Amino acid sequence: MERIRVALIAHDKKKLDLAMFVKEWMHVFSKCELYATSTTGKVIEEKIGLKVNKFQSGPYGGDLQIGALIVNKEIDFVIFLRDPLTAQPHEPDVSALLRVCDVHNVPLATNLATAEALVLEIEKKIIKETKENEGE
Ligand SMILES: O=C(CO)COP(=O)(O)O
Repeated sequence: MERIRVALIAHDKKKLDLAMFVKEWMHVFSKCELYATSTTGKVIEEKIGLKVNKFQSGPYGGDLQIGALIVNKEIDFVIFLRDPLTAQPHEPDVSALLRVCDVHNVPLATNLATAEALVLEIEKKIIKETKENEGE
């Protein structure tokens, strides 16, 4: 069974929220292939203990690296908890990542409420695939 590929990214003030969210949905995320920008990935690995494929930090081009994966159809879902109240030096990169999600119709959550809707969808897919693999 191919693992569902999920990109997880959070700006600094949202990293803890993301880590708590991943912990809450551990039974889902532990079955996914995870990708993240550098610091977000480290937080998830250190706090939650899940293995993450890490790229550069956002301000150093990490959003663009994740964006390239999206363009190559190598990411199935994106959870990007942005900080809407703090200006980012790499705002154009953030916009580019959001844009390629729309261009390629990749589900994208930018807040916890939508992230919950996405993770429920991921959970549903995993349950369905598991049943199919068991021949039910
Ligand atoms: O800046 C980011 C997204 O725009 C995230 O980068 P880090 O995960 O390295 O903090």
